[in-house]
Amino acid sequence: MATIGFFDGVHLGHRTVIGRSRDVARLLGLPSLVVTFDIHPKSLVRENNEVLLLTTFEHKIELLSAAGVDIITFINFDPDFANMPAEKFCRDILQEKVKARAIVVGDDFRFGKDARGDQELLRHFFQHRGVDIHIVSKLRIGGMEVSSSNIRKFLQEGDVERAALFLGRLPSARGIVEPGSKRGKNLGFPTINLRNLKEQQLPKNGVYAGYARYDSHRQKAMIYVGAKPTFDETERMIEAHLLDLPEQRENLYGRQAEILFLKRTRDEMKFENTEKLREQLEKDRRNILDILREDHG
Ligand SMILES: Cc1cc2nc3c(=O)[nH]c(=O)nc-3n(C[C@H](O)[C@H](O)[C@H](O)COP(=O)(O)O)c2cc1C
Ligand SMILES: Nc1ncnc2c1ncn2[C@@H]1O[C@H](COP(=O)(O)OP(=O)(O)O)[C@@H](O)[C@H]1O
Repeated sequence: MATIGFFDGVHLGHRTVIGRSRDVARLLGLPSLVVTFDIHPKSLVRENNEVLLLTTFEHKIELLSAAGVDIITFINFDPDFANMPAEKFCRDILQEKVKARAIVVGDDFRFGKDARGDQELLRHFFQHRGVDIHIVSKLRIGGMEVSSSNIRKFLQEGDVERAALFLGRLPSARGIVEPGSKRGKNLGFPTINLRNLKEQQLPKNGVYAGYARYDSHRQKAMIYVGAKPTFDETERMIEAHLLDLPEQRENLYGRQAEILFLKRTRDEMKFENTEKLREQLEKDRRNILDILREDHG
């Protein structure tokens, strides 16, 4: 029982397809299996088209497993694979490698060289081979398609709430906590800094209410995305001040952290001096604590 796709974000549309695949798998007494790719197909097929991702590799695996997928098969999306004709994909991958007994795909699923493979081709190839093809129609919310590219667009606009609605969870970014310029502690707002986020689609620069997850903790956080224009820095990163860290001296450098975005609260600003920045951060804290008090998610 197989389903195929890149599944970036594992959003509500993906979960509809995966849910159907899991249900059919249970009925047939088979494991449910996802065939996915190590890099985004578009980043190879279209030149200079870098696709920023909604989920890291590890995060995607966690979300797929939580959605009830039993087996995940990764295909190395190299030029040879990109040039594989659709019929060969059906035969070599779906029939011989995966030994699919049934296949579930979304109604706009395309595959194979020049994206020639579609549901008709799947049906045609498998009709005399005892493999059922199930088509799931595209999920829409408020008249808009639930798609990874629409979610990326919402994040670029800073609309993390709409992104959350389509993802079925809060949008987030993951990284390792790294040292910054050591200014935060003097300001009264120490922050955990995540950098090297070049492959992830971050929300638009600005300030957000949200959470930080590390180890097994989840903490309220006031979050900044940007390059700190006040200090003429140029590297875009995420900074999060944890609002109820029990021991303020605790050091989180080197830990894996996930920053989750709940609500955008303001644009980033260039402050005249550190004192003005500190005053604004005090206001941000009050505002963000009010927002987080109302959040029961
Ligand atoms: C909630 C929040 C909002 C922030 N807003 C801005 C801002 O509007 N403009 C800016 O230049 N820096 C902003 N910062 C970044 C601070 O300048 C930065 O955290 C501080 O300089 C400490 O830097 P460090 O971690 O490198 O020591 C913000 C930080 C936080 C936590
Ligand atoms: N409430 C807090 N929120 C975020 N980090 C905190 C907090 N309290 C202590 N820290 C620690 O302080 C360090 C950040 O201090 P900061 O002066 O901002 O340095 P840096 O410039 O390296 O980010 C982090 O290692 C973090 O673990």
